[in-house]
Amino acid sequence: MQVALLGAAGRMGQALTRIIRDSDEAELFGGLERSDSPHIGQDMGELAGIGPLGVRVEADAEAIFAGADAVIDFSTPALTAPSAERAARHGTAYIVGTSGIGPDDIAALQAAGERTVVVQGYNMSLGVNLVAALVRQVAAALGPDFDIEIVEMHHRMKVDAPSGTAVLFGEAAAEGRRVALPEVRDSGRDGITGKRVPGHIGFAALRGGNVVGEHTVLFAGEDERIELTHRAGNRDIFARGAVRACLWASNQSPGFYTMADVLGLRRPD
Ligand SMILES: NC(=O)C1=CN([C@@H]2O[C@H](COP(=O)(O)OP(=O)(O)OC[C@H]3O[C@@H](n4cnc5c(N)ncnc54)[C@H](OP(=O)(O)O)[C@@H]3O)[C@@H](O)[C@H]2O)C=CC1
Ligand SMILES: O=C(O)C1=N[C@H](C(=O)O)C[C@H](O)C1
Repeated sequence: MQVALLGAAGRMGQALTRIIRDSDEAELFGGLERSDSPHIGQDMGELAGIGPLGVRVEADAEAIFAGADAVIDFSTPALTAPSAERAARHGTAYIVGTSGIGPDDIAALQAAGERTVVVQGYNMSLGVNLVAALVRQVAAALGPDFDIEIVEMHHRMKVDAPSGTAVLFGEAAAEGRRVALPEVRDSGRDGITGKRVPGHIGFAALRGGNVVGEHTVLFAGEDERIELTHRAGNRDIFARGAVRACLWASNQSPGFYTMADVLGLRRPD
């Protein structure tokens, strides 16, 4: 399967280049960066520190979507909607891991899912998606007497907050409680905030050093507290999950899917 990368020169682009080089089933087709990027024309293997692969970074998104079987996107929310439209037009599978996307981007992904296979995952690791299933279950079992707070820490270069994974966990907790996250979300408390609103789900984002990604969901009750934590040690866990999603996508009908579908964790309705 021919796989191309959006954000090819980034941290995830480089991790993916290494993982795809080692894959028996996926082959690197190409990589996209902005037209003014200093990486245009560079060999993707050299960029990723594994020696030349004969595949270069380019700026022609149409050529990437026309030629690849699947495109993996870890770049910027600005690319999500236009890439979804391109994927739909070319019938290319589109695997998107970018965080910080909004409701309009999700709508564009769902629309593209009518014509091609789209997989969206705020976190492509098996561990995080398992924890999300546990969060849903614990939130449903405990009820509103337990306050839910989500704390995440990432490296100093991360540009969005709270992380996509924190939002995924918030959505899982809200689903467990049968409420809509936007109605109960408390992000970034500061100043005289007043008392905690019962039933709200709080988010706190820490940034520093080279932390790959750490998330804890706390359920705080009277005299007891449950904490579910995931710590990522390396970006390879996300890259392997994204490649798994590409291979899974090649056997699916058009649709909008998440990593829970890929990993067989989809909750029965
Ligand atoms: N779902 C998951 O499992 C994971 C998701 N992520 C998410 O993936 C995204 C990328 O993370 P990371 O690799 O660390 O970030 P980086 O900043 O290292 O990489 C992003 C790359 O995308 C490039 N880019 C930005 N805009 C464009 C554009 N318009 N066209 C082409 N390329 C563009 C950037 O170039 P430039 O530097 O020139 O802007 C950069 O090379 C983030 O949203 C992050 O949260 C990260 C890890 C795991
Ligand atoms: O930006 C990152 O690095 C990460 N982003 C994703 C997120 O926002 O949840 C996934 C992972 O935590 C790393």
